[in-house]
Amino acid sequence: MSFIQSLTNAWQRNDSLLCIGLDPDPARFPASFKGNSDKIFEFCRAIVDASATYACAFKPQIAYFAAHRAEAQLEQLIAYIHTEYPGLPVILDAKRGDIGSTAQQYAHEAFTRYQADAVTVNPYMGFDSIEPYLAHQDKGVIVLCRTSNPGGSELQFLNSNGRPLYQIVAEYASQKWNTNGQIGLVVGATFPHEISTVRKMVGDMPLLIPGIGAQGGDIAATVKAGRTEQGLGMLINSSRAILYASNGSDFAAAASQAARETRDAINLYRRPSPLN
Ligand SMILES: O=c1ccn([C@@H]2O[C@H](COP(=O)(O)O)[C@@H](O)[C@H]2O)c(=O)[nH]1
Repeated sequence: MSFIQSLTNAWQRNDSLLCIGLDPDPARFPASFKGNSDKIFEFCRAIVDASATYACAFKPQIAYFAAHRAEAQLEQLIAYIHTEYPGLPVILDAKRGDIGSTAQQYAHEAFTRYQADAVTVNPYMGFDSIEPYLAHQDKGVIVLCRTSNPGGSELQFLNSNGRPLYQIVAEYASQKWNTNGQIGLVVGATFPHEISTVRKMVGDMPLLIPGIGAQGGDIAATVKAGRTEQGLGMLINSSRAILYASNGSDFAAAASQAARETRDAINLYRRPSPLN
């Protein structure tokens, strides 16, 4: 099944647009695991088991594994999610971008080694740097467009033929690059106006939206700006606010509660109503 199909099923099955980010930082683990990078899999497994029912996807960020030489634990984690929660997509957040021959290796790493269902990529080097990912036709390729960090504006808002650069990325990614309908875009929750602009440009294309929770993005503004007519179309990511909802022995229960509350807060605004 393709990434887009699995995602559509997960949106409906779990009644959720919440993507849970897996950014394990041993320094923030609860006391029994604290500082121990050998416990990354165990920590993430507890979070996954506690929150999967409230999620439409999981998004491990590769840096949090690679920094601790924990790539084997990342492989184990993705395999675990696929076995225990079949059909729940896993997006490898790697933000790759390089010449075609190297991109082929990165695509192999994401989709064959890690068995991710989708990967994030940087469009800065153009179409030939993205094409090798698209060759994996059942996989998702999620292109950085208007990122959630303040510094993203330095380049993404640069005027290019009368339009900010992020809009050119949205246009290329949704039209000439999207030959097989497998592309999505990253647009930060910290920029709801830009989410709305991108949504109008790209139809129902999935938007990966980080920036709620620890980065302070507004859930109501995000959902209203990004929802499709069907009340779908978004993977709204929260990582730290869920992973570290408690640093005590109740960390998994606290993550479960934070995930449920975030899923429900998002759902309040999925469909237009007289109140929203
Ligand atoms: O524009 C972007 C693109 C990616 N990210 C990633 O999302 C999570 C956000 O984590 P929080 O703890 O919910 O802030 C993290 O993995 C980033 O690398 C992003 O924040 N913004």
